[in-house]
Amino acid sequence: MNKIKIGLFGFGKTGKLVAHEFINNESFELVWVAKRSASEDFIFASDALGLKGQSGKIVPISEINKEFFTNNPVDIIVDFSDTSGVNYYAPAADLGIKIISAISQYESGDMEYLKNLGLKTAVLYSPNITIGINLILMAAQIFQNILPHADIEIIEEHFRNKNEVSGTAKKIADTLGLDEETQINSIRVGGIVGKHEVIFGLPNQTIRLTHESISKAAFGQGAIFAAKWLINAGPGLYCMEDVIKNRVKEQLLEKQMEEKASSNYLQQFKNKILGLFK
Ligand SMILES: NC(=O)c1ccc[n+]([C@@H]2O[C@H](COP(=O)([O-])OP(=O)(O)OC[C@H]3O[C@@H](n4cnc5c(N)ncnc54)[C@H](O)[C@@H]3O)[C@@H](O)[C@H]2O)c1
Ligand SMILES: O=C(O)C1=N[C@H](C(=O)O)CCC1
Repeated sequence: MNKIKIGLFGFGKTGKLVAHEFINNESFELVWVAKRSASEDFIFASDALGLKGQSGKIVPISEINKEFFTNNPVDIIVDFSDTSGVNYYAPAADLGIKIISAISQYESGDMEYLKNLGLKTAVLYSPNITIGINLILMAAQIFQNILPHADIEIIEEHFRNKNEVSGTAKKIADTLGLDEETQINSIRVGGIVGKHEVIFGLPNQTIRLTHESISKAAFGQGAIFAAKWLINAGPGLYCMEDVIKNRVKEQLLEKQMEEKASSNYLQQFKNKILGLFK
């Protein structure tokens, strides 16, 4: 089966772990990694990560244009750079290259831009691409529907020098109709990768939905989960909830098919037994 070809923007704290996950996954080929500036020390990301082989040729972002994409074709671009990465999407979208943007907080207008690119190719945007946080987001919506009178607060914890409020917490607050200014509580200590808690307060009980990223590798695994779905998606702007809901539908369909097959089998078996007595 052909491997899914990946081009990665950003080789920083998270990009390095994401590259590692893609290189070690047999369904993917990491073709190139675009950095802000060329690396004096390494030709391939695999070299920089101490891995065998030659995966992820390191290129400076200054070389990224339509000609580069044509000569170095990939199926999907995965962006863990920063908000400037979006400036390089259009020539890729024109060529039908799909895009996964994991930039946690965009400037105003960038989301509309991604939506427009979705007219040409499949674009998935996720401010927190772990599978777990998106399951929390879906569960929180269900809890809020069942418990409309609950008090809700969000606690987000990250590493000390993360300056901005978590984009993930803002997405959760926006989804639940909370006030970002007063209902998100931020904690900055040590090297916490990322922890989010949604607290539902009721008179006689408290419900807590908690997700903790233990390693930035979780973001690579989320990107892989998303890429395996996006490769077959048509043009449009998608989020991780779309991927998870689709996976749930597939599993329900598989179970229905199994149950149907087993009930057919049981019916055939019963007919055979009854046939013995005729
Ligand atoms: N969606 C998620 O699940 C998730 C998880 C972690 C981090 N992030 C986001 O990923 C981004 C990177 O996070 P980080 O912790 O690795 O930061 P970082 O600063 O360690 O790494 C970013 C790297 O990208 C490089 N860069 C900047 N602009 C670039 C461009 N146009 N092309 C290529 N490289 C470029 C920088 O030089 C830097 O090396 C941030 O936006 C962060 O919010 C998202
Ligand atoms: O490392 C970061 O920075 C992260 N930022 C995201 C956010 O702001 O929500 C979450 C994942 C880690």
